[in-house]
Amino acid sequence: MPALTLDHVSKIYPSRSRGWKKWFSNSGTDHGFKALDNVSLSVEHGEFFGLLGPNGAGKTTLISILAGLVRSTSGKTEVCGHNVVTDYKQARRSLGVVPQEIVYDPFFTVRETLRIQSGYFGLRNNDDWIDEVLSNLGLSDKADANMRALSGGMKRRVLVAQALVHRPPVIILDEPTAGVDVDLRRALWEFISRLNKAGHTILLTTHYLEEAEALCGRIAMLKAGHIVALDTTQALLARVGGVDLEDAFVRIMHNDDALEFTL
Ligand SMILES: Nc1ncnc2c1ncn2[C@@H]1O[C@H](COP(=O)(O)OP(=O)(O)OP(=O)(O)O)[C@@H](O)[C@H]1O
Repeated sequence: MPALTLDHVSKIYPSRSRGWKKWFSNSGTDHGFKALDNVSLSVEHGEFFGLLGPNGAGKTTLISILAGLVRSTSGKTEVCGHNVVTDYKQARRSLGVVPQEIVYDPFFTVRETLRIQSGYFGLRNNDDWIDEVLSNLGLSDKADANMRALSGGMKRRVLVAQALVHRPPVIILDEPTAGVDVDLRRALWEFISRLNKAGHTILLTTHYLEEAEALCGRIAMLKAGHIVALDTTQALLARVGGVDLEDAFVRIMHNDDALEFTL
């Protein structure tokens, strides 16, 4: 049973005032905006998997469906064999999500934030693990600092810690290094790589393609809600003559037919 499964998943957001890319039927009826179109994908346990695509491609939508925050319009989604709709609790338990946006409660300290997060999963007295996570993320000396007193990069580290408090087998990181300095970026990747080596499945979205090239064993590229490439990083690189992933990405996104990026 794969760690993550999407089986013919589509998502149509109800349209508001958006003037473009609305989905109209033959009768001209406005059916909303199709953010994901018939996406099928599975990620095996222990993989370090990259989900790439330009702004608006549907990456966050896909992650939100996996996390149970957005419901797909059609198709089936599972986390470690648990259906994200019918078996939501187990699916959610199997997943740690590091969101793109920094959201936090300014009234709590770092440790309190992590204890509260543990409580959502029914966990108590897990301070040993919290200390280990804090130490690995270079946050030990900030454990009793108030969240609002942290720098942006440190808040981002806390988001990572929050995703890990319940020791999920699958970790999803939605652009975790946006606006993060070089030191933290390195520390973060070292830690995430260690978690991956310890058996955690990682799904990463990033716009830093050199990061994806260095870390991900397999990559899916999304464009306007469609998967336009799905292969090992090595195979994707080989298709552009071993040049870097950025080159492969640009050529795939600009639909260079000569390269025949068939799935
Ligand atoms: N709640 C919503 N209602 C309507 N449209 C939405 C909603 N959320 C996302 N969309 C649209 O769906 C498309 C996909 O958005 P999504 O956030 O999934 O893209 P993304 O690949 O994560 O982009 P980015 O790299 O900029 O984070 C976009 O066109 C976006 O405007």
